[in-house]
Amino acid sequence: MSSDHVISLIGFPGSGKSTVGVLLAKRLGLEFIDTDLLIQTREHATLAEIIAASDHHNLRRIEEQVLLDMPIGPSVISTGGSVVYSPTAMERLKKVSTVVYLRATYVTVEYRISLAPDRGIASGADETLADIYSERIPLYEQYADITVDVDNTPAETLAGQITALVDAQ
Ligand SMILES: Nc1ncnc2c1ncn2[C@@H]1O[C@H](COP(=O)(O)OP(=O)(O)OP(=O)(O)O)[C@@H](O)[C@H]1O
Ligand SMILES: O=C(O)C1=C[C@@H](O)[C@@H](O)[C@H](O)C1
Ligand SMILES: [Mg+2]
Repeated sequence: MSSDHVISLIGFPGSGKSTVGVLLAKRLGLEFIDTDLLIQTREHATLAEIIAASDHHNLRRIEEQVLLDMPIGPSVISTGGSVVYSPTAMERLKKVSTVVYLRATYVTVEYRISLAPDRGIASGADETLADIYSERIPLYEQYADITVDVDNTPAETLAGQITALVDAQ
């Protein structure tokens, strides 16, 4: 049976927002939205191309605009890892959705990102992955309504855990 939930997934790149999001949407009979794909469609370019052609600040601006402009109905929304840099985008998500933080250890995201190093992270070239991780963790924590630990748990199991936690709210 479909539900009328609105669930936003936030977390570090590689935490599984897109992978878990689509399974969660399927399980709950909800629309699935990946804001990274909305950005790419709107800009007619991949995220990596957008960063290469301008800079990460521009990608963050585009991401914010997409988050503010998109219609939001019952759905699972997988965000980009950098969405937490926009207080206005996060304010909107907090207002209309349950924000679920997929919490991954540094070791997990470092490994998963190494499998697809060209996916594009919206941060300065002089920042290490460890710097970016330390900078962002407090932001994900700040905005989370629900936190789920994702290390060593299959995506399908996580979708089940999130369903139970959202239903219990
Ligand atoms: N629970 C999981 N267990 C094992 N591997 C996973 C799990 N969730 C995701 N992955 C794998 O980790 C990688 C990153 O997943 P995914 O693209 O969903 O992350 P993301 O949070 O959407 O990242 P981004 O912010 O870059 O869009 C993929 O290779 C995916 O198959
Ligand atoms: O966390 C990040 O900085 C990003 C993650 C990706 O999902 C994309 O949103 C983009 O490449 C930036
Ligand atoms: Mg994703």
